[in-house]
Amino acid sequence: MLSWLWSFVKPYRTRLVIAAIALLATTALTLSLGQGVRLMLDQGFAAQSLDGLADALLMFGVIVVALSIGAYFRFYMVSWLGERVVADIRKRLYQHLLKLSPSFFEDNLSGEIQSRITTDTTLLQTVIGSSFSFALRNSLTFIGGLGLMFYSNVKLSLIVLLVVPFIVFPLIFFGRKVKKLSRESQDKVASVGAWAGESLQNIKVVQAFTREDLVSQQFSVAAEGAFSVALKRIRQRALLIALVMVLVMGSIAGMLYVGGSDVLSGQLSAGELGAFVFYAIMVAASLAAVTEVYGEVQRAAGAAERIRELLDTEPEIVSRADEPTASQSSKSESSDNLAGEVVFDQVSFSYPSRPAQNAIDQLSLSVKSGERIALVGPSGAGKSTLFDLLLRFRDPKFGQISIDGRAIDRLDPKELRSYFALVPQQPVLFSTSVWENLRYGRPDATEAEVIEAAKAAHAHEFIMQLPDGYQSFLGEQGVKLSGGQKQRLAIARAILRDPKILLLDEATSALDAQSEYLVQQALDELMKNRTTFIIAHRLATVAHVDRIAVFDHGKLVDIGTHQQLLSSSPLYARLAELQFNQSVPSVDSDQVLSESLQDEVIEASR
Ligand SMILES: Nc1ncnc2c1ncn2[C@@H]1O[C@H](COP(=O)(O)OP(=O)(O)OP(=O)(O)O)[C@@H](O)[C@H]1O
Repeated sequence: MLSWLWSFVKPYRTRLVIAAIALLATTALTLSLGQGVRLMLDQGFAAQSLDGLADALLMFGVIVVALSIGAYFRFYMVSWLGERVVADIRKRLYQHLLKLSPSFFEDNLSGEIQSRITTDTTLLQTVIGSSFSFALRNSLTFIGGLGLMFYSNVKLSLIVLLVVPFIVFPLIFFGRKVKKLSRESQDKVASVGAWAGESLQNIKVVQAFTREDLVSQQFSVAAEGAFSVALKRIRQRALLIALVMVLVMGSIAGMLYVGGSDVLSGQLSAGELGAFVFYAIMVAASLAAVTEVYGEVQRAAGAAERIRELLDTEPEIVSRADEPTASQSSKSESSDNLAGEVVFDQVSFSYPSRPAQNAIDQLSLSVKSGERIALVGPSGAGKSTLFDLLLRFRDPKFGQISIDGRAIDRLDPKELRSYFALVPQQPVLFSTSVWENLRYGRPDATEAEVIEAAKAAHAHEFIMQLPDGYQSFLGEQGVKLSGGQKQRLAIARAILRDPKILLLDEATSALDAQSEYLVQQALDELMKNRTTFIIAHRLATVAHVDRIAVFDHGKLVDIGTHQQLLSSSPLYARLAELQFNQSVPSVDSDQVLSESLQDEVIEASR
């Protein structure tokens, strides 16, 4: 764990050295105050000399000034290091998360991941930026103080030291327990956060189904769970602190008795005993301080473990470009030269949570450059999964997908994705202006290009009516848009990206008939000379494409033009009949609608 943390601290070695020097200097100065105490007692009080007292106090003052200068540097440097290292860890963590495949985020609640970026790193910051230096300073004081104690009086030192084993062993024992409990309590706290996040994000559904009481009760259970684990940890720590206190104070009392007797019998000067008591108090206080932060350091170790776990998660999707290839060139190609020919060769895929069921089953399909191909079929047939495979959010279990003859798993995922523009079913807008949202796919687009794209997507008009036009703020805290407006922005974003391959997932489903007609025209223009995959439930929107691929239960069951399929594909004909209400020769029109067919009608007319 320490070597892991060291890798983050290493770049700031110089500051660490300055902090260490300041730390050593302040510790030495603090301990030398003991000599001030001795001088004050022996040369001032015992010698009854005012000059002696003044000299001793002057020395005391000089030490204190030097000490405060050292403390300034120590505090500044150490806090700086804490903040700096945590900012670096946060950045590294976030960069790493961005590389992980979407399936990771399906398996892990986003609230829990967020808690690692915020809560766990904050804990680390407290430890690196204060507790660690505090513990180190106190450990040095302990060691230095102990040395000086022995130097000034061996007999009294041994009395004090008698209690040390009684402190150290419980410290180690409790420390382990505290570490385990804090990890448990942090896990609980993270899941409480995740719980709250999910319900609050979907507050409309919670309220519409009037489930507030249930959600609130479930949250209470989670919060109480976190509390009871925290309580166990606190009990352990409280016990530890009390134990140490009793032992330390007891040994000081014993030492004072023996030392006081020596002073009374003249074996020891009052100053020597004073200095010894000063060191003993320093030693005891520093030991107590170390035990107090030890628990905190253990908590941070738990946090660091959680962060490290996340950083060690390997992205599932990696480029295999460096592996030797049989026939394909893995040479990087600019997307300008890309033709956009896509071939699926015996591709099968199943989701890890359902390994037995192939979401895509032995798919072989060749899509020519510039071809428009529609993917239709009942809900759950595997259409969206196909998009995920194309964009390499997931990798096929068997078979291969290639673009212009190059297997996509041999491309850098970033390069591969740069060939595509996706218009998703649920358009996503970020908390920024319309400008930035449209430029998302092409940050260097000029103003004129953005406006042109917005016009082509029939979005310009409504954008101009927003409070601040293109400057209007969208997303979470911004202007709310209708489903159709969001969809037009998503289309404008895709137009601006100017991709080689276009993926439209129900891109016009939220538009009214008038806008759909206009946007369809814009899309027709956009689709020219681009390979386009269109997922559509409403067959009317894809009747004119080059080919329609009909999917059912992950299998490609039929392929052809609308007219061809009407006569050759029973499934397509059935869907068409339901939607266009036209009589289809190959289907028995008296056929009673089965229950599953009724489901399809509902899905198909979504
Ligand atoms: N993340 C996932 N984990 C497990 N199974 C999944 C996951 N996503 C989809 N599936 C399953 O894979 C199958 C194909 O789903 P997919 O979303 O590709 O269908 P679709 O044809 O796009 O459906 P729709 O038209 O309703 O969007 C379905 O049986 C679905 O339940």
